[in-house]
Formats: sequence, C-alpha cells, structure tokens
Amino acid sequence: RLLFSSASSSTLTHGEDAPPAQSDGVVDVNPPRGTRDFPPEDMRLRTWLFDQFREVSRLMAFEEVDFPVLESEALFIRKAGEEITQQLYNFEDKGGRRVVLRPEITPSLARLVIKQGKSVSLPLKWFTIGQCWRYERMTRGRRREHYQWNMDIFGVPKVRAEAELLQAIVLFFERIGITSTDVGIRVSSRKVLQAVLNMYSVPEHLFAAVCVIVDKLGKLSRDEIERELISTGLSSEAVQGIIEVLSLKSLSKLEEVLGPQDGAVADLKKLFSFAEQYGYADWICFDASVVRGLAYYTGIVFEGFDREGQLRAICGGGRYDRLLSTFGSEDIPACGFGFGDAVIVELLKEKGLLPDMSRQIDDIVFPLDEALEGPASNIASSLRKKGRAVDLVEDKRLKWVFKHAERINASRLILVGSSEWERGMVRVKILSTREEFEVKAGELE
Ligand SMILES: CC(=O)Nc1cnc2ccccc2c1
Repeated sequence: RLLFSSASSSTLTHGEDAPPAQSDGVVDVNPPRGTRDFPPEDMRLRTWLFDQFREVSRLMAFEEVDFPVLESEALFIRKAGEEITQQLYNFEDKGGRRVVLRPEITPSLARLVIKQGKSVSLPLKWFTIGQCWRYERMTRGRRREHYQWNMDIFGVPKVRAEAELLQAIVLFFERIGITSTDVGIRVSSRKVLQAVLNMYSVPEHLFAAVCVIVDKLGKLSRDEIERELISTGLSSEAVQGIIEVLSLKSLSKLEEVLGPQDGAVADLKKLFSFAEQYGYADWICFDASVVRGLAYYTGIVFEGFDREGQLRAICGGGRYDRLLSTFGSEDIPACGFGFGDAVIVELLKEKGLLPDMSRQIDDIVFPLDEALEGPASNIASSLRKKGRAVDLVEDKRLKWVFKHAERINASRLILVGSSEWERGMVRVKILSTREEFEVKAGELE
C-alpha cells in the first residue's frame, strides 16, 4: 500500500494549498506550505547562484559568517509597523522561550558583532547566504522562505562603505551577464526625509514609522499613504512636503530644496563621485522616493530594480548607524544589503541568461559482466583518487549505459570486458569524438 501520496495536482506550484496528510496515515509528500524542495536540477542552479555570491564576496575581501536560522524573538520586536515584523514565523519552544525563524539577517550580524565586542578590530566586512522566513496569511500564495545573500560593513562611518557595497552588487550583475540597460540601482538617503520632517518639526520618534509608510509609495495609492501619515500624527502640510520632496529625481533639485551644506546632499554627491571612479556610474541613479521598508536605516539607502519595471526589487540595503544601541550596546556605524534568491532568477529567465544546468561527469565505469564487478570497483576507485568524477554503473544493458552517458554528459565510457581484462586492459570510449581504444588498467588517468 502506498505510504506516500502526492495527492495534490502534479502542477503544484509554490504556495498552492496541498491537502493536509490524509487521515489514514498517508504522508503528504509536498513540503510545508510556502516552502520549496530543491531537486538536483534546481539545486544546481541554486549552487551556481550562490557560487557567484561567494566569488563576489571574495573579490571584495569579505569574510563569511553564519548564524542559526532560529533566533530569539526579542531580536526582531520593533514598533515601526514593518511588514517583516508583522509576519514573524514565531513560536514558543518546549522551554517556554519565545523564538523565531529569522525574517532577515542583519539583527543576527549585529548580535554577533556585539558578542565579539573588543575582540574584533574594525572595520569588519562580513557576508553570509542564509534562509529567511515569514509567516504569511493563507490568502497570499507567496513563499514563506527564501535565501538571501547579505554583505555588511561595520565601523566605516563614511560613504566609502556604501560605495563598496554598490560595487559588490554591480560586480555580481556583470558576472551573470546583466547590464546597466537591464537593471539600475536607485539611491537616496533617509536624511532627505529627516530634513523634511525637521522642517515641519515632526518629533524624532515618528521617523521610523514614517519611513515604513513612505516605503509603500508605488505599492499603495497616494491617498492611502497620506491617510496613514496623517494617522501617524503628521500635519497635512508635512504630508504634502514629504510627498513633494520624495518625488525629486535630480540631486541638483534636492540641493535647491535642502541647501548645499545639507548632510544628505553631501553624502550623495560624494557617493556619485565615487561611482565615477569605480566605473559603475551608469548603474546608479538618484531617486528620492527610495526609503526601503526596514525601520533601522539612517542614511544612504538603495535598491536594485529591473528597468522594465516588471519585477519587485532585486536587492536592497542601506546604512544603519543606530541599530546596535537598540540592543543596548554602543553604536557602531554599519551598512549592508540583502539580495534574495527569487527575483534574480525570474530576471535571468526573462533575459534568457539562465546558465546551462545539465550534469557533467568525467567517467562512467561499466563491468560487462558480473565477474568483473570487482575490477570495475578497483578502476573507479583509482580514478576517483586521481580526482575524476566517476559514475560506477552495473546491472544495466549496454544500450542503457550509452543513453545514460549522454544524459549525464560523461566525457569517457570505460568498459571492463573479460577478453580485455585477461590482457590487463580496459576499453575506453571518448564520447565527444567517439574514438575508442584499449588502455592498460593501471595506466588509466
Ligand atoms: C520573492 C520571494 O520569495 N520573497 C520572499 C520570500 N520569503 C521571505 C521570507 C522572509 C523575508 C522575506 C521573504 C521574501
């Protein structure tokens, strides 16, 4: 009797409801709602993507770090109304502790920097690739997990850090064949919003909540945004002033409004001049509407977007100079970005840039009859010790083996037959040129 059932329709896509396990003990073979399996072909694509993340991190001289996916809930309790903190995948563990599957990586980074305290010398440049979780209501069939590449710099107060992070993002895009005509990076600073709020003497403690609301510009209607801002306690003049300044797309216009000695203007001008020197100026553009939806950003913020405007943000980040003090520690200037594994794959598909994901094996070793299974093991073993990827096949018809060799793109087929073996030889077939010859078994490499 079937122990498993894949009862749901074979065309199940991420997030569609799979029926719960049937009552007669038959397990549902689909992964939990909103999560995905990675069968070999999907895993090869993911490994390729993560290898690009790692290579760029190496080029930028970042060190890899890692953290538990499980974190204390306290690390993510924030009152600014962010979507990410309203969808915590949280629960109480058997010890009565409030824990979460982390929704983002930055607070864990901050926790480790604090824990390492005096024993680390600044600046720190750390990266990680980690799974993040959210608990979405049943209605929105969105995924509940994704993987994020995070790059963060601690201890660099000047915009050099943001310039470095932007280079990392551009290096990544260029490595995978994306150009600045496909994608751009919108850059702004939260100090723009701060300046406007000061003009209307909006109290400091409303800053984060206002940023979270304004980040929804483009997703919610303008009236909805205005309503939410008013209900936060802003005057309608302040609301109009905010919306007006945030629609600016030129740095010189911003300078007219905020004045040449304004902090945001100075930072952004410096960053754009760095961009020229790094050679990625045509990738970035000033756009005052960029605020990003995380409460803790305090300065420059940026997000990668597809210029056709079909997709959600590809990546995003910014400066967060005050996060550590929210955990009771001395502040250390910091900035970083997160780069999810989902939108980028959609973009690559659209641009026809998905890499070839077929398998590649060096050698197939195949004993032509049972008596030669021993020698075949010996040959496979010595080839593997020489670094060859070997697929040892048996109990198959030769016709199947040839088909298999094609399917896994083997370079060579090594046939162990009794007549050759009696002479200490094996038959080698080079699959690309179809040439075939005998080799002394001991001289195979
Ligand atoms: C496109 C996509 O999968 N987004 C996604 C999926 N899962 C998440 C989980 C936590 C935080 C953000 C997430 C974002």
